[in-house]
Amino acid sequence: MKITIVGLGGVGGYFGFKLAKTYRQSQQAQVHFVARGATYDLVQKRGLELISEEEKNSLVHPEKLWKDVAEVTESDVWLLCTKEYDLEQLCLQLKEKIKPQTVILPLMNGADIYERVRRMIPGGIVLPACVYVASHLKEKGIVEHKGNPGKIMMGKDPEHPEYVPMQVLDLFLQAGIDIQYKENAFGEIWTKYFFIASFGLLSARYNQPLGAICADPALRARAGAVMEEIKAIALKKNIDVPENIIELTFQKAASFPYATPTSLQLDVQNKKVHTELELFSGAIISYGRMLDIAVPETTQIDAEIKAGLLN
Ligand SMILES: NC(=O)C1=CN([C@@H]2O[C@H](COP(=O)(O)OP(=O)(O)OC[C@H]3O[C@@H](n4cnc5c(N)ncnc54)[C@H](OP(=O)(O)O)[C@@H]3O)[C@@H](O)[C@H]2O)C=CC1
Ligand SMILES: CC(C)(CO)C(=O)C(=O)O
Repeated sequence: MKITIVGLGGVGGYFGFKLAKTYRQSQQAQVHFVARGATYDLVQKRGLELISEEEKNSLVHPEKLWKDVAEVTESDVWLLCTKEYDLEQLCLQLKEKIKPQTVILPLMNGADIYERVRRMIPGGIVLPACVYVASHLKEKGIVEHKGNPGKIMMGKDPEHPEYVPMQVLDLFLQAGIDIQYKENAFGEIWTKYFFIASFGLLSARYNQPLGAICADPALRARAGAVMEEIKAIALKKNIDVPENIIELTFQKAASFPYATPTSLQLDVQNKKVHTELELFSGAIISYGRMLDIAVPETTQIDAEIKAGLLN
């Protein structure tokens, strides 16, 4: 089985490292990467480095590194590990490569990544998924992971209920990756969304890690208010989330090391030209508009973050 990981950042670097290390020179799977620009040059030269308490030997040399998705000759499984603002361009390129049995597994944040991919790629099998891992680029080609082991939850493609991804599941499990399969992953995806949209926005607005948001009553109240708005949206969309989702989300945030930043916070703090605000406040505001639900707290925080980005 050929697995291709697109995006050698926090997520692609962490999970890709484990897959590449496990299946190096193996008959079972070939693990390839697509990395661009300086990341390609550095990883080609030095290898991919993962700094994590989980790995003794922190360097792996990918069996094959491609410069561009267009160059990839063949792949059975594609892991999409880019930010949302690169997804559309990636899907445009990928579309040409997808056969009916090709599997696409997006490892990204956002409540509607499955729909976004499907809008661009009608073929193949797209597995809805969400991911928990605190791993970020220390510098290009060097990924730093902290805290709990990374975890993936994936489900069936609603368009291909006959396909059960057992082979993919086994390959990940054998690589020591905590991955769970659930027929319907959308409840899990929304559960993650409650967490990352609220804590992502608050952490980006105040440049504070997860622990500080939990500990500060004012920030905690704002995070709770964003979650109430997401809850109203989820209920109207008939998404199956637990009744006490807000309480569970605060418990989840508290289970991360105090100083864990979010990926949105790091991008906003670094004044990146692009951020994933569109996935978080952007999506909540447009769901609110579509479903006639007021989302004043999210709208206000979105404006505050954007004002900060302009300064
Ligand atoms: N980091 C984390 O802890 C977590 C992140 N997430 C989510 O996972 C997703 C990925 O995040 P993260 O890994 O942090 O993002 P990063 O920004 O760290 O990495 C994304 C990488 O993708 C590369 N890339 C984008 N398009 C292409 C392309 N067409 N070909 C090759 N490489 C490409 C970028 O390259 P370049 O450097 O050139 O831009 C970058 O290196 C996001 O949706 C994020 O919200 C979810 C859970 C945890
Ligand atoms: C909070 C965290 C690290 C949890 O997985 C995350 O999802 C992100 O920063 O995007």
